[in-house]
Amino acid sequence: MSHFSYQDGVLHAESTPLPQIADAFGTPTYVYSKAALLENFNAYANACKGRDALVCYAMKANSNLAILDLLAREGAGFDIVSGGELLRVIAAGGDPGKVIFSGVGKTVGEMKLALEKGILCFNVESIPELHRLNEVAGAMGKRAPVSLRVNPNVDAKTHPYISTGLKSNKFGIAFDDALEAYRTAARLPHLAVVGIDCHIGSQLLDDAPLLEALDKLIDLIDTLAAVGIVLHHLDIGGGIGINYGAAGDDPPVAVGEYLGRLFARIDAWRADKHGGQPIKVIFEPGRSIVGNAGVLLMSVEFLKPGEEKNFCVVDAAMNDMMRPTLYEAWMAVQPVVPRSGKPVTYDIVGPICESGDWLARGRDLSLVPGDLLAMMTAGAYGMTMASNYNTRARPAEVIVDGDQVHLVRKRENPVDLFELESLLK
Ligand SMILES: Cc1ncc(COP(=O)(O)O)c(C=O)c1O
Ligand SMILES: N[C@@H](CCCC[NH3+])C(=O)O
Repeated sequence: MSHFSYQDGVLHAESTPLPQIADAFGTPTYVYSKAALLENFNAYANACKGRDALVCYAMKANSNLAILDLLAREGAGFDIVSGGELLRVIAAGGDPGKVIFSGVGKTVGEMKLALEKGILCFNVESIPELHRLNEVAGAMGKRAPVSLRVNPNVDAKTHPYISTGLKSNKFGIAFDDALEAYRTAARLPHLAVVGIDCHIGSQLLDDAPLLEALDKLIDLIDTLAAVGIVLHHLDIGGGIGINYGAAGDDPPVAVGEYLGRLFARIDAWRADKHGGQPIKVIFEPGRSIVGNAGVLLMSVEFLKPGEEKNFCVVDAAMNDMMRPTLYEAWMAVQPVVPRSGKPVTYDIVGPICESGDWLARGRDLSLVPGDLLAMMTAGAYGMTMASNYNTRARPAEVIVDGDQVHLVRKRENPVDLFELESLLK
């Protein structure tokens, strides 16, 4: 169910009217629903009940400390891609022992930090990374827990920029090279081989490619077991898509159903080949936890009729929400208080000096300057991908809990944006 709905003609987050948030905190502001966050996480947690499974929230989707704290309290682990993200987990009270570290370019400093903090596992993406991690762990007198991210060469059928499981992508170790890579890892004295991992892409609307990748991983685990490399966990990555509401979009796979199909396959395999011995299963969902839990609230500054197009200039821009311009992603934009006048077709654009600064195109809306708009389903890859281009201060973030509104990130102050800079002496 959506936690953003019209009540008496006004768009609400839970039971809070969005105009109240605009009055209190200004615009643009990211507004998240606590109930939606919990509901989305619990779709995973409930499907994993009674099993040896861990949901490691991919915090690149939204790394606000309050959201991390909320999910950590529900039992979430975290999938990180930088030392900075690990520091966020710790600042939010998350358990480093439930952290997995993905990414193709982990630095020595990041490896040291992660080893010091005692993370669950490094998802290693290349042979040179194995050697670097072995050296760093050796110098610290530690053994690094390692899972190899295998690239199964499966077409995730998503946007090319967010497809990660093909040979042409930079991610992971090629499926055909994986056995040799595991042999190398097993020989290195300061590594402990514990698992296998893949992540084939994001915004997947069909679970067939994920199940195909799972079958390939299962085969590889058996091949490894036959040469004496026994793995303790299987990480199938994230990637389940969400409904952005575009006309003609397929509905995304339901989380509970996908996990059910996946566990059924895993259980049948373990019963058949491993005497029923279970294997720990890890998931790395991002978008499906936070995406529909957030909206970007913005105000109309000017309406600019044109010969070819009519522009609606708003106070949010591509720096606040990059998805439309980066992926030509379609994001729904709704009036907070709909008007009855005749609609006009607008391109909704921001004030940035780029023609690519658009948030939505060809939308029929009845508007006057000062109206509030909400970009829906904006909780994932919104604020985390925001930049300060044009010295624009990034938005405030609030979490709504019923009729309570909590400011969880203040709006930036433009002056702070150049605080780290200095003039030539
Ligand atoms: C390694 C890894 N894990 C998990 C995710 C989360 O993906 P999603 O937000 O599509 O669930 C990503 C992003 O695609 C990723 O790169
Ligand atoms: N940033 C992307 C998803 C990237 C997934 C990260 N591997 C999006 O907004 O759709």
